[in-house]
Amino acid sequence: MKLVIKNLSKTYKNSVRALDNLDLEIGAGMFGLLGPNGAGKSSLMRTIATLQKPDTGSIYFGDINVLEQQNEFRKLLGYLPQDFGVYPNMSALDLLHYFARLKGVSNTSQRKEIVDKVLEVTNLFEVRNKSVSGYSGGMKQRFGIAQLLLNDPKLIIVDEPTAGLDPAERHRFLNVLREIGTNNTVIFSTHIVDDVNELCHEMSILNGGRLLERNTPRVAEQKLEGLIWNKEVSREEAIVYNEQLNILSSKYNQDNRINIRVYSTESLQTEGFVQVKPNLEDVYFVALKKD
Ligand SMILES: Nc1ncnc2c1ncn2[C@@H]1O[C@H](COP(=O)(O)OP(=O)(O)OP(=O)(O)O)[C@@H](O)[C@H]1O
Repeated sequence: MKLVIKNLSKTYKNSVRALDNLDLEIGAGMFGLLGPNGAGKSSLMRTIATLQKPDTGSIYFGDINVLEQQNEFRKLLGYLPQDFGVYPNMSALDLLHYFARLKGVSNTSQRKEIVDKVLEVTNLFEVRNKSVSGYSGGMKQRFGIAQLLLNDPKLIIVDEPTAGLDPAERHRFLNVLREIGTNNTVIFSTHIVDDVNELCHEMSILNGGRLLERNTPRVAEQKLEGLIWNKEVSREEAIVYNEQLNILSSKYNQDNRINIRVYSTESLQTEGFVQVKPNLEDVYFVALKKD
C-alpha cells in the first residue's frame, strides 16, 4: 500500500513553520528521511502517526484517509518515537506478552508464537528473560521494534532510532531494520547520512519543513558526477578557499592537514584539486547549501 502525502503544512504556536506544503509518496521498502536538527522530521513522523494534526494537507495510506480514519489506520501502523518513556522492571518476554494481550491477542499459544517471533527478528531472544529497564540503548531500541511488530503493522515509522547508539549497536539495529524493511513499508528518519547509505533504497532530504531531494541514494550521487573536487590544504588555505569556493566538508587528516571537498561546476584542476567520486554526504551538503 502506498502512503500519499499532499500539501502538508504545520506552523506551531511560536510561529515556527515545521512543515511547509510538503508532498511525498512512499511505496514498499525502506525509505530514509534525512535532515539536520530542526528540519521537521519528528513533526512529519508525528503527523503521519496521527499524534498531531497538520494545519493543511491530506495523508492517504492506500484507501484510508489517515487524518479522518485514525482508528482504522492505527491498526496498520507501528511507530517508534524518538524518545519513549521508562520501562518497568519486567523482562522483555513478560512485557511483550503483556503488550500482546493489550493488543487483543488472548489465545496463549498464538501469543507465544507471535512474541517468540518478534524476539527472534529483533535478536533479543537470548536476553528475553532480562529486565528491559537494564537493557543497553541499542537493545531498548530493538525492544521498541519488537513491540511495534506485535500487531504485524503494514507501515512502520521509526524516528531517529540510531542517535546515541555506539557503532556496534547501531549496526545491530540497522540489520534488524533491514530485515523488516524487506516485507514492509518503513519510514526511517535520521541525521546520519551513513544510515541512509547502508539501508535505504529511496531517500529524501528535509530542510526547513520542505523536501529538497527525492531519489535513490545511488542516482542522487550520480547526479553530482564531475562536480565534486578534493584537495588537501593547510588551515590557512582552507580559510581562504572558504571565501572563494563552495566547501561541502572539511576533515582533518593524521598530518593535521585538511581535506576539503568542494562543489564546483567549473574545473578546479589548475588549483590542484582532484575530481572525486560523489558520495551521499556530498548529496546531503549540496542540497542543504543550495537551499
Ligand atoms: N511542539 C512544538 N512547539 C513549538 N515548536 C516546535 C514543536 N515541536 C517542534 N518544534 C519546532 O519545529 C521545528 C521542527 O522540529 P522537529 O522536531 O520536527 O525537527 P527534527 O527534524 O525532528 O529535529 P531533531 O533532529 O532535532 O529532532 C524546530 O524548529 C522545532 O524547534
